[in-house]
Amino acid sequence: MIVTVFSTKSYDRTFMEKAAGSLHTLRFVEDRLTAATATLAQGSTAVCAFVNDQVDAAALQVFKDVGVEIVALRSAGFNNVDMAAAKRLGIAVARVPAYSPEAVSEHTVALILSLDRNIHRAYARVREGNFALEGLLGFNLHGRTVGIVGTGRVGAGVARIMLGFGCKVIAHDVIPNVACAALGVTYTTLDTLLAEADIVSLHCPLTDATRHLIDAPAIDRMKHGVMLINTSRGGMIDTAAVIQGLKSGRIGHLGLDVYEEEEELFFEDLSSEVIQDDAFERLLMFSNVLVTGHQGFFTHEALSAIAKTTMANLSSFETGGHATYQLAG
Ligand SMILES: NC(=O)c1ccc[n+]([C@@H]2O[C@H](COP(=O)([O-])OP(=O)(O)OC[C@H]3O[C@@H](n4cnc5c(N)ncnc54)[C@H](O)[C@@H]3O)[C@@H](O)[C@H]2O)c1
Repeated sequence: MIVTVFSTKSYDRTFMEKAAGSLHTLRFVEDRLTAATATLAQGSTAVCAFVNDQVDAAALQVFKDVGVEIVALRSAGFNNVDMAAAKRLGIAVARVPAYSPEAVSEHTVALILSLDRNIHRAYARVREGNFALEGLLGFNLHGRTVGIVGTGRVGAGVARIMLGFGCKVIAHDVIPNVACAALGVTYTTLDTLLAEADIVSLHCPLTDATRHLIDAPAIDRMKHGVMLINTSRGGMIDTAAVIQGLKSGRIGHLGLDVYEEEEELFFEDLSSEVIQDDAFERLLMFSNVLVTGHQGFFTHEALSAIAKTTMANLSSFETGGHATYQLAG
């Protein structure tokens, strides 16, 4: 198939070309997918899109007009796709449900450890010859309570690692994971989790039910000085409420790999530009906030698995009319 790959970075090209071999012809474009850039797919039967591409009704209509039959997401999340429009237009949507959950679980734990022991601050200090320890005091993870919201593939991985640290792990999920429970994870309500956890880590998909799950009332229920981690989707957190929580001290540490308005920022080098997002800039002013730019998935293993599954989705659609991991409209 001829496939237009949107939001291409050098690493996408490397891993996808290797996985495609001679099976598919890939046309890489650097543009982020919007209704305005969708016409770049002219001449291809398939489109490959990433997390911040806008696969909305207008973009899908353009795809329909130029003959695109399938959108293959190189991501697990599909909150950026208007599934009703795709169904109405008869365009198939496929995704990569599980590529390397360990990549995201391990990045989550990297944020927890860095924030707890102030590694981000120590790194900057030592480079300037400042070896003072004031302000770097951490706490032992051993014996702490970690609250995991969403114990699917990523959340379960975080639970396993944190149990290994000697933490008590409590969780909330609409469908509890029996494997997690067998490891010693205790399921509870969201309210109890928020009240008891020293560390709250979010691992749900972004849906109408989870949008702004962490808002001002939820923050008010948390322990004073709680560590809040979000490596799932930015929309799970009300950024304005979290900034207030940081100012009051209710939130003692904040680790983000995702951000509500990340489409305008992440995956680009904006180091020579003035960032216009005031809320994002405010977050960066707090020394107890650590933000990474949606890199949880970014390991060799994950990129390789994403590319292979994406090509398998395209091949099965081409030969059998149905992608391996096709989403129901
Ligand atoms: N940062 C990154 O690079 C990166 C990479 C991959 C995935 N993600 C994100 O991580 C999140 C988790 O991914 P996953 O692969 O573990 O997904 P998953 O589908 O395996 O697990 C999600 C879990 O959330 C639960 N859930 C759904 N709605 C809920 C609700 N309202 N309350 C509580 N629990 C709820 C589900 O029952 C499920 O157990 C997703 O948002 C995904 O988009 C981020």
